[in-house]
Amino acid sequence: MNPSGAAVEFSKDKNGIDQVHLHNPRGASVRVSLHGGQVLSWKTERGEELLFTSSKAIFKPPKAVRGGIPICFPQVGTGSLDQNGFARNRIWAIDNDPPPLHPNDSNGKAYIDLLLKPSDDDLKIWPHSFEFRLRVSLAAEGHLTLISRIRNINSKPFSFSFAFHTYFSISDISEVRVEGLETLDYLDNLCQKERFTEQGDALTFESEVDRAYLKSSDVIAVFDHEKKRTFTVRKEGLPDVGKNHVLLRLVTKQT
Ligand SMILES: O=P(O)(O)OC[C@H]1O[C@H](O)[C@H](O)[C@@H](O)[C@@H]1O
Repeated sequence: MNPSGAAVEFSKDKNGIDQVHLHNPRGASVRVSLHGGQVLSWKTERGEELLFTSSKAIFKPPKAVRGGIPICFPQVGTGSLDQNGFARNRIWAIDNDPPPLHPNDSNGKAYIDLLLKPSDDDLKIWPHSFEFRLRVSLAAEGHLTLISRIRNINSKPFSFSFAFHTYFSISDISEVRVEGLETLDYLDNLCQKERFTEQGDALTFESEVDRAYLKSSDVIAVFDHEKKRTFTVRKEGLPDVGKNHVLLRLVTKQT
């Protein structure tokens, strides 16, 4: 426990995979698995779970865990690699000596730094030497922040796409409204990525939705009327937002 009362603990899941528990002084908590560097639980100080995990989730590589906050990298959606890339299927390492971040990203927070480097097999399917660093932190107020840093460790340029594919826990999809996407263009994955413009005041869900919104603002709100809960999602650094994934950096607040 550090002087602010934030604590970091380590354990193994039932398959022997390391996981990290972050606790803040008020009793909120976060659990991160080294399988995928994936946040699997985020609880309020009252013990309410804010992230969804499927009852059918498989918690063993090479399967990706369906729930929490999967990290899609180096590809989001379909492409030359398996859907949503391989980072979510790999075992990450704890990064004991990460390059420094701004003091605001550490002070008063419980946090852990993780690192993914490509294996020889990864380099065969995606021949680019990278280091992917992830900082997961839980603030005193219960906010969850994920910061990603992707470094090219040789001189050959590469491009990639990346997303936090967050599964929020909600009551019922018919009770949910999303604000902050109005008037934006989006690519509709249910229509071969055709481009459309959002017309409505706020997004509600009457049937399946699978979209990537382009050039979004940095704040989006997800209202759950039945649970009387609002998730505020903030991002910095990359332009686009998926129906439920946010790129590069995510700060989510439960109010
Ligand atoms: O089933 P997964 O590989 O975890 O993918 C989960 C989702 O990823 C992206 O959001 C795709 O646009 C969706 O079509 C897909 O359902």
